Amino acid sequence: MDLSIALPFPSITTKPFPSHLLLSRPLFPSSSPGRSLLSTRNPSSSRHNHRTPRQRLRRRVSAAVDDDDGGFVLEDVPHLSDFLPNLPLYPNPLEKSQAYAIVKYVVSLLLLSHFHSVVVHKGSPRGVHFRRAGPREKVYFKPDEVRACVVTCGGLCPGINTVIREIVCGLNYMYGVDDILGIVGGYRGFYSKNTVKLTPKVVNDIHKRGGTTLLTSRGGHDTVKIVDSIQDRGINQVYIIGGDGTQKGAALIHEEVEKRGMKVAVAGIPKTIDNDIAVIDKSFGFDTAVEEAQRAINAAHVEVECVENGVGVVKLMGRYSGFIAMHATLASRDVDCCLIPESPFYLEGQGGLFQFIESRMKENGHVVIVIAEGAGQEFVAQSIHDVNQKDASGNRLLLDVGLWLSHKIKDHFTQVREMDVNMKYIDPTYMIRAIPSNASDNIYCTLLAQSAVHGAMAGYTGFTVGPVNGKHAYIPIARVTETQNTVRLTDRMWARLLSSTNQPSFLNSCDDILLQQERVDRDMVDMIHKMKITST
Ligand SMILES: Nc1ncnc2c1ncn2[C@@H]1O[C@H](COP(=O)(O)OP(=O)(O)OP(=O)(O)O)[C@@H](O)[C@H]1O
Ligand SMILES: O=P(O)(O)OC[C@H]1O[C@](O)(CO)[C@@H](O)[C@@H]1O
Ligand SMILES: [Mg+2]
Repeated sequence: MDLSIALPFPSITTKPFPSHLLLSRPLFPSSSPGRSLLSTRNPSSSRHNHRTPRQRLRRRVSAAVDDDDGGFVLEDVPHLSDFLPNLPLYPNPLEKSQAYAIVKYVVSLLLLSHFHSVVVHKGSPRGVHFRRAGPREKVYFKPDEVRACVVTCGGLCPGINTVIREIVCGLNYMYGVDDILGIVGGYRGFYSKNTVKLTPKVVNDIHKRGGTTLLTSRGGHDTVKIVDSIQDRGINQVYIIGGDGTQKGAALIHEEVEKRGMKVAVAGIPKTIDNDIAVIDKSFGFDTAVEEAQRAINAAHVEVECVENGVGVVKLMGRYSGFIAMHATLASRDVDCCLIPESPFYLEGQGGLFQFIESRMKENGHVVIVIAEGAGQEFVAQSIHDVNQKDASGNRLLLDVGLWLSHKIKDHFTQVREMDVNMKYIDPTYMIRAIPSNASDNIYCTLLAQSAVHGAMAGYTGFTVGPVNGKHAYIPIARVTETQNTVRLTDRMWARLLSSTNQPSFLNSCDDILLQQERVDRDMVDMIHKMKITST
């Protein structure tokens, strides 16, 4: 196994990290469950050359820490022992597991994971790290005292059932836990519905189905009622699968649990089809959705290439971010133009979409446009005098930009250009998220679920899990909810897309691009601020 992620550090310069987000906790506090493990190592040992590769790697981490830990910042997740001192510790049942015998050092070694946009200069402040996810040497729960629950909230996403399955199987097979409850219908299910019992047998086949067997909902987060329910039912591990809104709710549950001094570990598993969750490399189900989107794009392409002046419009999900549209476009090669919320476009005049469509039709006889549902919302709102409606969670309800665009294109070419166009509008939005996850997402979901289980058993709480620069880590919830990822117009991926489709960028200069990027960042901050106020 490659343990070299902590060293050597890439010398990239970035802005200093906002101080309110830096953890006050030293890298390895004496109460930290990882400290004893690290401090037992002796980096000055002269037997270094006789060490096994595994020992050498352990030493490198140790040396880096002992050397000068002043520059490292561990952005740590809360632990039950932070507010409940003197909790008993138990040996990890995995120590006796044949499966884990060979990877025993993972159980004991605490590793660090880079946070990708934070500086790590060799010899200067060494940046922010998260705790590496995985099993720990000691656990804070005896298997027979665990009563766990799983809840799923927000929109659907391929792979939710796999995460549920692997939490249940992980708890049962790895830790011997057999008291696991399913909360039905999202957060409100805590206080308005009966629970269901989850066993490996009950969840055995669910990963083959789309959706969530536990059902989901938006709105209805009432922290006090939820924690009352957790307390009344004697639940001591809560696994919460959901997007940014759900994770904010999970943070509130953790705070309330801590306020009441309850021994309850709260673990978040980030989910969103839009791939807009901050910090983590990618969200589960995204690859599956992009793959499914190919079918819709392909259908549009087949339709329009078989007729004269064919125009295909495919609307894909992406409320505030165009990741699905961008990746589906890059993968397909049949798309002439991709429109996303982050990059404004205009229809008429020089450099506008109509002009581009006309030139492509002349060149190829047909055009395929992919549009993310959040793009061009301002145009649609103007045309139908929209009143800015919201869903139960406070998210803005989107207008059908695909339909609007299809009408606009058809009207322009028939009425203004006196050309007949053959319009094919395909709206596969829900189809790309209501399917089971593909093989790689299934594996990814398993890793997330198992990381969450290891973390909760080890007493971590108020955390979310996910890969950061390829390594799975425990991340403080606030870190993933403080912002959302959007496609960066200044990054290479968008440049790759523009050069692959050869579409107009609709932004005329570098200054315009930079200004637009600033606008997107500002809008995101505003939106997140508003969501804090409007949600229940
Ligand atoms: N700021 C918040 N504080 C507490 N709970 C919240 C907050 N925002 C949303 N929630 C709750 O989290 C749940 C899911 O939220 P939401 O509908 O926004 O979906 P999401 O988790 O963001 O997923 P998706 O990616 O599908 O939008 C809802 O029950 C909602 O009440
Ligand atoms: O119609 P629903 O279920 O509320 O969800 C729609 C929204 O959920 C998402 O899939 C995820 O946030 C968005 O892309 C989409 O706008
Ligand atoms: Mg959301």
